[in-house]
Amino acid sequence: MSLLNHRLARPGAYTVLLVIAWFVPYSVGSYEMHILDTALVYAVLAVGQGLVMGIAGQINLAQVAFLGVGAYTTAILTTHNHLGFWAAAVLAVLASALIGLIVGLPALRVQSHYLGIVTLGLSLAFLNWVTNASIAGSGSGIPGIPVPPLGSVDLSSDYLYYYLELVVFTLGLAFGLFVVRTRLGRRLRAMRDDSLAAGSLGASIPVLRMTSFLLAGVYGGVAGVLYAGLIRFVAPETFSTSNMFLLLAMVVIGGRQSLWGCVVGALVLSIVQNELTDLSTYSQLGYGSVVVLMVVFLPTGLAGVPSQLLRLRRHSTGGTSLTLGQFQPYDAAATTSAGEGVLLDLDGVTMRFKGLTALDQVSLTVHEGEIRGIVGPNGSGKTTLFNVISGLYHASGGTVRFGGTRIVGMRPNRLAHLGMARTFQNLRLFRNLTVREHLLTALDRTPTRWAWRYVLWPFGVQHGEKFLRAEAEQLLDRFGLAPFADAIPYSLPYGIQRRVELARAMSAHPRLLLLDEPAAGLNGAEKAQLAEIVGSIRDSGTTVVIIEHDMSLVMSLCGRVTVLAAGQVIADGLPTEVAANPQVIEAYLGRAAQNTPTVEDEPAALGSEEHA
Ligand SMILES: Nc1ncnc2c1ncn2[C@@H]1O[C@H](COP(=O)(O)OP(=O)(O)OP(=O)(O)O)[C@@H](O)[C@H]1O
Repeated sequence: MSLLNHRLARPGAYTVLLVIAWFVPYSVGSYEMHILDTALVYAVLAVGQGLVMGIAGQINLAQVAFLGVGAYTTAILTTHNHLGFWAAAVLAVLASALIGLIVGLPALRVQSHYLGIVTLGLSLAFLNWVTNASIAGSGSGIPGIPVPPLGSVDLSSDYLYYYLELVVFTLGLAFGLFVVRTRLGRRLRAMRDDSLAAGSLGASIPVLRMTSFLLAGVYGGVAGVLYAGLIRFVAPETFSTSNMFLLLAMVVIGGRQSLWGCVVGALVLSIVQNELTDLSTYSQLGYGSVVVLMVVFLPTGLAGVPSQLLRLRRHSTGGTSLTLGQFQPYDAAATTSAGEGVLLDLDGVTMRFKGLTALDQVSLTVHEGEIRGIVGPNGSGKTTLFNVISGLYHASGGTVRFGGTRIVGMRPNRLAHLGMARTFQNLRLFRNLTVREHLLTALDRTPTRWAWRYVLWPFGVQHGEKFLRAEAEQLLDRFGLAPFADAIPYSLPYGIQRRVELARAMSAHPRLLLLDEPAAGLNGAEKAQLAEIVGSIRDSGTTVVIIEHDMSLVMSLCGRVTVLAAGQVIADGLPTEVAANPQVIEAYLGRAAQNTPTVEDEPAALGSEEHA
């Protein structure tokens, strides 16, 4: 299919779906219509749950409570305060958004099942309140919610109400898909897959977590308003934990990482639920079993079936045999000579982990345009040093300056914005992002709080997306990754994964690049390519600090080498000087090394020892 056809296929499919949805009321009876109306409420709710749980990876068991906040606020404001329906609706959505933020606060401290327990607790607190508070009807609920007024359209008709819901649902889904497919969604997905790596690329994790709960609150509030306008009566049972688990079942069965999956799950299960009302005891058991089976055998839900089938087909036809392209060297920067100015300065840095001193008074100066090697035996503190520099660890003592700014205590995302990038010893790629999406995520340099632009200026977001995509294509070409642009990196050979991580780190044109054992797991040819790439990166004006066990690579690439042993700097100088240093030889080889005869032999000797 041509590119043009691809571009047209999606809007075409959406239009067909919309036309079908538009004509549904013409072919169903009033009972079915009411069920469909309820299903659409759940579909809106499920999009919110998909965003917070599937896209952002935050376990949220309070989504049905957000629905309740929206519905109860509408009910209270219209019946007690006699506010107009739409004014009450706006306040209801705001109230639900606020509750979303409050429920999201624990996500700043806890994650995974702990977060699930906390959000469930908050949801139960809401249920308890509506069951007991007199303003909420003290358990018997609030009847008499007025019919939403809409000119001459009579929204007491389930048929006409359906069209109101369809419009709201379509806008809600379109906005959700827009979020998922642009910079905010990529950051949320990157956070879900690896929050530490996402933070190192400049994303503010706390802001992202709160944004995801805010979105969940807004969708919950909108669904609540629709529910109040449809049923015109609210009671606690609708917002019970069993309904929360029904919503979870919808999202898991449909496919939580796909908003379309969440919608399909919500529509199908709402309809099935109504068919099984006489068997409610068994239906709960049925949903539970299906959810368990899905989690075990099809974790991506129904939405993941097409890609699973595609993968199986590729597998059966022998897969693709694409090869990594040639790296296209950077243009040399005007000023790249080492020693022009200090870029990174560590003074007496100490890092203690309870009883263990991993870094002991480490002082180190890296100049602009340098390639500095950091070597040392296993456990000597090299990665800890990188973690301190890049803000993952807060040093117990000493000072780190980057470009003259004191950076101790700064978060990784702030350091990324200052021009620092890194790779990780054990690759930290995003499990569900394509190679292109990795680069797009890293290319995004906007502060995370700019997410408000999605509401106030979505066209600006869309416009910026074009530039990001053009830059990503250039990077894919430069690093020879274009043939794998749409692949998930973990499905690719290790050497390509390493290249993806390097390209991701270079996406932001950093001033300082920290490479943690970039040659680990590479074959000889790949190591030679790596040396060429790192050399070109330095020539482009980026300063490089590289931790490496392959001494021949260190000797050929680095202008200076710093040697760590037991957390202390034991040598610092030209590669040949360091290799001849008796303390270094002792640290690497122990007593046996004392017999090492000549300086010329050292690099090879050190290298071969490390590879053993
Ligand atoms: N988060 C942590 N908590 C406790 N101890 C840690 C932590 N991180 C590192 N250490 C300890 O600090 C010491 C230095 O570890 P580090 O990973 O920095 O060494 P390394 O030189 O990078 O080793 P390798 O070459 O094997 O990667 C080790 O004893 C390690 O167990």
